[in-house]
Amino acid sequence: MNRAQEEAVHYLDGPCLVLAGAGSGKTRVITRKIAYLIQECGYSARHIYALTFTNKAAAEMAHRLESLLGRSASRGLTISTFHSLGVRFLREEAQALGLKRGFSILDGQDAMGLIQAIVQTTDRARLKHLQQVISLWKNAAVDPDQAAVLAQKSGEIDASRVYYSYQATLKAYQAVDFDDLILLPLRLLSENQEVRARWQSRVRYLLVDEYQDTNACQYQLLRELTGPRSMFTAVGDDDQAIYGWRGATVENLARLREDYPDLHLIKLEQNYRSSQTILAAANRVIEANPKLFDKRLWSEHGVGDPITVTRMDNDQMEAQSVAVRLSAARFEKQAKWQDFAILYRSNQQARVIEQALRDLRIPYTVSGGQSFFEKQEIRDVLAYLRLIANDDDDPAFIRAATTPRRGIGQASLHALGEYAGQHQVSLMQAAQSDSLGQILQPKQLDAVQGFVHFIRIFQTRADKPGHIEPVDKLLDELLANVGYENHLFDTASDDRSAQSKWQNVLDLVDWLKSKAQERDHGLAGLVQHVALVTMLDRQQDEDPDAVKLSTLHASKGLEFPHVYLVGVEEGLLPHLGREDDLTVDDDVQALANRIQEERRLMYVGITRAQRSLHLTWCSRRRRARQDRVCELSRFVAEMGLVSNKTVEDPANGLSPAKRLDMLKDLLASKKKAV
Ligand SMILES: Nc1ncnc2c1ncn2[C@@H]1O[C@H](COP(=O)(O)OP(=O)(O)OP(=O)(O)O)[C@@H](O)[C@H]1O
Ligand SMILES: [Mg+2]
Repeated sequence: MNRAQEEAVHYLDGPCLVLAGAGSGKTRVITRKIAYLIQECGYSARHIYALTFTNKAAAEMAHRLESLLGRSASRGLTISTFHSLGVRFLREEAQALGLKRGFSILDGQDAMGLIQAIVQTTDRARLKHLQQVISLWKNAAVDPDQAAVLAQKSGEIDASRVYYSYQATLKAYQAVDFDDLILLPLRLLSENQEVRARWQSRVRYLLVDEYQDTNACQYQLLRELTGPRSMFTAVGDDDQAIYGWRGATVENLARLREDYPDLHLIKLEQNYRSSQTILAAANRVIEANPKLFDKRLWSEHGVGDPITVTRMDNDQMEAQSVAVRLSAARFEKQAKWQDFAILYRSNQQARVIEQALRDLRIPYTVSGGQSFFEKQEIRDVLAYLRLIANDDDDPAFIRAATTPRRGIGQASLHALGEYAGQHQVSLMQAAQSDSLGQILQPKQLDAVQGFVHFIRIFQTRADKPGHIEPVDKLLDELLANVGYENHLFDTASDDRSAQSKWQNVLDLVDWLKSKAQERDHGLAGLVQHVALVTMLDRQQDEDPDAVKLSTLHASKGLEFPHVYLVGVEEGLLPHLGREDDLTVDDDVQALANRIQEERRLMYVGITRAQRSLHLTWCSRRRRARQDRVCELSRFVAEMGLVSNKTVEDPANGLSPAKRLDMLKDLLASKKKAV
């Protein structure tokens, strides 16, 4: 630890903010401070709460602390994301909030479906816009009534009405969305003196990593949890704020200073991660953004490898070339696969890269891709579990009742829905009504009652105490009784795709079982946990020696000896003009803000690299079903590289087959040379 880091670790006289650039040891300060609190200051682990940006980062930090402190001393520590902490809070305080403990957590897709049901439109852009507006309101702690007052333009008034129905529906479903995981705890803490006192005496010290990406609600939550004692340390870097589009606001940094006049500000200036060359390029890029806080960053590392910029003909070629170069570099540097990362701006770029890596049998893991949990088959199985945990979860009811088909069709659902609406009950309750015979045909009635009976059996079993064994057995029996495997083979286009879907389901079950054991929570807790595993946490498999493929967003906080940043083109990085993303409100200022956020993303990307950084771009790329001519990203010029030139990939212009031959020759010659 250097002096500034020591200071940050030891400072306990009040709130503390560590504001520093990438790779300066902020995350390390958090880990060390937790150890210091426990080992030297007599804090008990259960009074320390650390908040990280992803569940994966939390797991890593917990792991590191376990090796620093030993198992028993670190037991009871809370290291989690804001959202996971929110779930835990809601479970414990469910009663005070009028929620059942098995409440459902709706993900983005469910929430979108709900909005769609309210506004009755299939216009995706409109739905997305509504969802975004509602989410921004919720992140700013604005409730539907307040939104109605605030709304001025006709679009906003419309959205505030939808927001109102949306909240009412969530309540009826005994469900919460992601934003509620922060908003509801916040409400309860600020309104309920008893709850507040209890939590404030629990949270004796709070630490927050990646503070620059918290939103207004999360900031308020920090305030409520720490209370007047305000014992917390937040670390962050305003130049790495990349979630503005999700309502995160860098202003929280400025607010912290206003709200806590005694805030102790510490700056870290030494970078321990990157070579001089990489650091210099990163500093130059970020200089083009307006500065909120003055920061300098220097490194004792050597000059290191020069940064390369290579032009490729197209994205396929880019993928192949990067794959080959990366293998060659691994030989040359005697490195491991895990020393390499390929980073990109948008998820769609991953597919060709994966293909190229597979062709060369290079092991890789993907993070930040389409979530495993968004796959149809996974959502199907989870719908059953959700319904068993919470039978007011109507979206889960509809999905489970109709997958596989069991004679409950649109007509039955419609009748049930009408009954449920009239009597203000959930679909599951409607399905158990005595008067069902009057609204359904005998055959429909049989099907509905059979389904209800089926779910009830599992509900009774899941509710028994001593959960671990039951969850295990329950899952196997549930799948067998549902006949899900047969369903997949009956409905999939071919056996291979059915097989791969079934494998996904089996993976899910294994994963659920391991989680159930790890956390010792029953079905309800398990299902809630699943909902929290977000895109950013996903790891395709656990092979530790593998090349890491990641979006720039998901690469935050990580570091790799060698980084390939692909698709460094105008339009892609900076990412602009995704058609369905543009709203009428887009004006010059909004555009400028967007470029600045993209520049921070570029800064995040560059600063992941420790020893070498390679940028590639394509002169043509297929995007949005069109073959487009591309230009080199403005960010490359800003990096001010010594040889400010793009190198041509030698394989440019060749046919795909010749190209691959040539690249393979290149690889072979490197191997020979070593
Ligand atoms: N005092 C130190 N001595 C040696 N290595 C250090 C020191 N402080 C930090 N490091 C190392 O520097 C690297 C970057 O540290 P860390 O990840 O904590 O930085 P960070 O500020 O959190 O970066 P980011 O902004 O990207 O999240 C890590 O490998 C860490 O172990
Ligand atoms: Mg960090």
